[in-house]
Amino acid sequence: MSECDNMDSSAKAYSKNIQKAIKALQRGEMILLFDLEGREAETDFTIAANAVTPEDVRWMRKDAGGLICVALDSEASEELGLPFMADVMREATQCSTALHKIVEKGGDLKYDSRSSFSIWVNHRDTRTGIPDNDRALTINKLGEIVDRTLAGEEVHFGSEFRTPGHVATLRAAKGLVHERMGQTELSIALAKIAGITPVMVVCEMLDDENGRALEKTDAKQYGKDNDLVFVEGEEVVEAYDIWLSSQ
Ligand SMILES: CC(=O)[C@@H](O)COP(=O)(O)O
Ligand SMILES: [Mg+2]
Ligand SMILES: [Mg+2]
Repeated sequence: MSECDNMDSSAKAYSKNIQKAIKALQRGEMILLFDLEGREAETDFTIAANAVTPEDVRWMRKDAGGLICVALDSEASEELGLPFMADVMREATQCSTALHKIVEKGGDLKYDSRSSFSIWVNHRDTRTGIPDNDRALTINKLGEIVDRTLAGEEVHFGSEFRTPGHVATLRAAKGLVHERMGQTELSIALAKIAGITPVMVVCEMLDDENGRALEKTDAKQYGKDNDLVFVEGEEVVEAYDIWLSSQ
């Protein structure tokens, strides 16, 4: 019996590739997640925040090379009071005109209507915040506090985390992949389908030769060479709609 055979009946409606990606995420393993041609056209290392180890942080910074970010679903972000960074900066322009010219505004991004960045944090138990073990701790604690929040516990984000810090948080759109098709929303959609905590780590793959985003073909080859599932945004949206209709 293949691994995919023991998924529940609704899950069997997913493509084999999505089923493999879901199983990998449920096992706490890394997958590769491409957004969309015509958007960023980037492939991100993607893994559940609760599963991240210092070795995964090292792997992302050495083999992916992009920004190690933590995507949180909209409901949890709201509960924790995580703002969009662009909103924070806009408010800050009330007392600093200099920021007025810097803060992101409509049309600034060539690939989307807005970024998904929230605040950059460190867990208070970290020392400097950047070593692999510090970032893994901050990432794990972000998963943990969301678990507690979604379980109905009253939590105080500021008593456990401080900003600024070395882990960028990303706030998923309320409408998830029907509103925005970044790795922020795509990774959270995969978490919901997989039934795991909707807190996901994403890190872009960069090309060591030219410093640009790694070509999709090269990212796919890396996946083959390292036995990692490679999924694309369009197949995630298709699976998410199947999942949503079964809720
Ligand atoms: C890690 C990223 O790519 C960052 O831009 C957030 O992802 P996205 O904008 O694709 O949701
Ligand atoms: Mg990006
Ligand atoms: Mg992205």
